[in-house]
Amino acid sequence: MIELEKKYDKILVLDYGSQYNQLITRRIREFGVFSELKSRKMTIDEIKDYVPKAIILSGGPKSVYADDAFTIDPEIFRLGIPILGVCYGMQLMAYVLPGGKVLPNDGNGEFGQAALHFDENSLLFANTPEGQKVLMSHGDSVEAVPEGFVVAAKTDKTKIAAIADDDKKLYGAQFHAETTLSEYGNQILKNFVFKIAQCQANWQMKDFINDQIEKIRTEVGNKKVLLGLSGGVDSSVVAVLLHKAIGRQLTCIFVDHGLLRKNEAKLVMESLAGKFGLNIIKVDAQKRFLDKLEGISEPEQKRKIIGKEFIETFNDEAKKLDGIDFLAQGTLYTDVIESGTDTAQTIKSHHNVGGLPKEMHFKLIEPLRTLFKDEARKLGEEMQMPHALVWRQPFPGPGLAIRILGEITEEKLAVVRDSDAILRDEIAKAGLEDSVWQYFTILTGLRSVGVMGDGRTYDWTIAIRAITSVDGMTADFAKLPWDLLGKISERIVNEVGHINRVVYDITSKPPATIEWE
Ligand SMILES: Nc1ncnc2c1ncn2[C@@H]1O[C@H](COP(=O)(O)OP(=O)(O)OP(=O)(O)O)[C@@H](O)[C@H]1O
Ligand SMILES: O=c1[nH]c(=O)c2[nH+]cn([C@@H]3O[C@H](COP(=O)(O)O)[C@@H](O)[C@H]3O)c2[nH]1
Ligand SMILES: NC(=O)CC[C@H](N)C(=O)O
Ligand SMILES: [Mg+2]
Repeated sequence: MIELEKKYDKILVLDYGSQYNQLITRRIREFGVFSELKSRKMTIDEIKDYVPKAIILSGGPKSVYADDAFTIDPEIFRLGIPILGVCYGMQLMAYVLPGGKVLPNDGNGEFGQAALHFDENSLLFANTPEGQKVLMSHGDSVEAVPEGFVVAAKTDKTKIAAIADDDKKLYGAQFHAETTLSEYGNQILKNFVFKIAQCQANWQMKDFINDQIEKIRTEVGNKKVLLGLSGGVDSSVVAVLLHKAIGRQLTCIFVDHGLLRKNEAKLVMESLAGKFGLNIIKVDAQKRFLDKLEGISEPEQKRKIIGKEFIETFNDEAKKLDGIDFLAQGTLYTDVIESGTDTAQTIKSHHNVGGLPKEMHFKLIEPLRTLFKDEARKLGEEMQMPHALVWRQPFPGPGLAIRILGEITEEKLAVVRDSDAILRDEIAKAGLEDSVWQYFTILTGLRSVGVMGDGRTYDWTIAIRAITSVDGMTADFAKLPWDLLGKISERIVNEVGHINRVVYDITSKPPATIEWE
């Protein structure tokens, strides 16, 4: 086991609640060094057992001197392991080490990009230019460095923007190097990882696969696993991974909840049944989902009902199969963070995380839970899955239910389904399937006046949403050609009943989200 633990270098990121903390781990994984986010509650012994080559303390919303602040055992700074504190992490270092001091900025915070002036001998800033822009987002500042530290950088507003103790390899940065708004953030992280912590780039996605396989085998033993398989990227990747790990102990369940796109059920079964050695059961659950959703219009309530119904459906299937202890899902980090954590706010309850009922008979297996969408795709490619499956546009578990604003009816479902099919057809004909990340139509619930065949209409409005993104965390609206939008609008109004107006959604995420509910 020890051998396994040590076979590649690992950077441990301790979670103090920043929105960006998982971005730190993925940047480092991109350098070819393994990195994971773990609870700030890890004990010193647990940290030692983990054998990290370096530790990063993340940012966070609290103030280190507040009564409810998240603390740290100062022993961590005596382990001889290189440590980088980011924002809250740096403040924590200054707060608990002798001589350091942290104070509020007295209403004069520093939020946004700032020019950084650094000490040219500092290893942290090697190969980066003087005056580079970094992302600042803090209402507190370090006012005195702890004993043994020097000030390594400043901005016009912040006299202590980075601290360093080269002998002990302890560093702090007030700015967020992990975001793209810090121009040379990647280089600064690389300096810490390679120059300071002396890591080797000896980790690859295939190590992730092998480790997950081993982890799954140990956890599952000779028990059986049910996987919720949607035909989407994430659950398909998990299916192949699980099949490699436990073979015939895996059964996949594909639920047709009546909220799928046109022909989707048929296409999913054709593309996956019997492929990759998978055993797939299709469950027709249209009635139970639609009955439960009847009369419900509040988005979070819809999501919770769908999450619960999924689990009930899995439960019923498990009973028939006998001896199923585990439920696997293709949950990604985006689903987790948007559903809310003990530090992050709930944006929307993804059916597979925040929508899960409190009581469940299953133990969950979610191997992609720490990854972003583009990383799940890399995994799929690494396992030689077909290009079209790996690069398929995402389709949310609650399906068309969150694309009909308000109450769901069979008639409205037919409208979104038909308009979505037209949009997909036209995007495919224009050869844009690979360049637009996700695209769909929404039945807005708005009615407006039109004139068709010289007669007055008072009918519904369809919105088109098409976005570009990398990981679904942020997105921009796709700049689709006007001609194409015109063609789609014309076809929707002509071919779909009760639509007399089509609009294009031109908001990015943030401030909007990708789906409308
Ligand atoms: N129709 C379905 N039947 C069974 N399980 C489902 C279904 N829809 C979603 N799930 C489960 O919920 C998880 C989350 O759904 P999500 O849409 O985020 O992922 P996906 O469908 O696997 O991939 P993609 O994001 O490409 O659509 C899935 O990975 C799968 O485990
Ligand atoms: O399986 C899912 N269950 C859900 O409940 C859910 N809600 C949103 N999505 C998908 O997640 C990505 C980000 O969407 P939002 O910007 O709308 O939050 C987009 O790709 C959305 O389609 C979901 N997927
Ligand atoms: N982004 C952060 O980590 C902020 C730390 C602390 N809450 C501050 O405002 O200074
Ligand atoms: Mg999906």
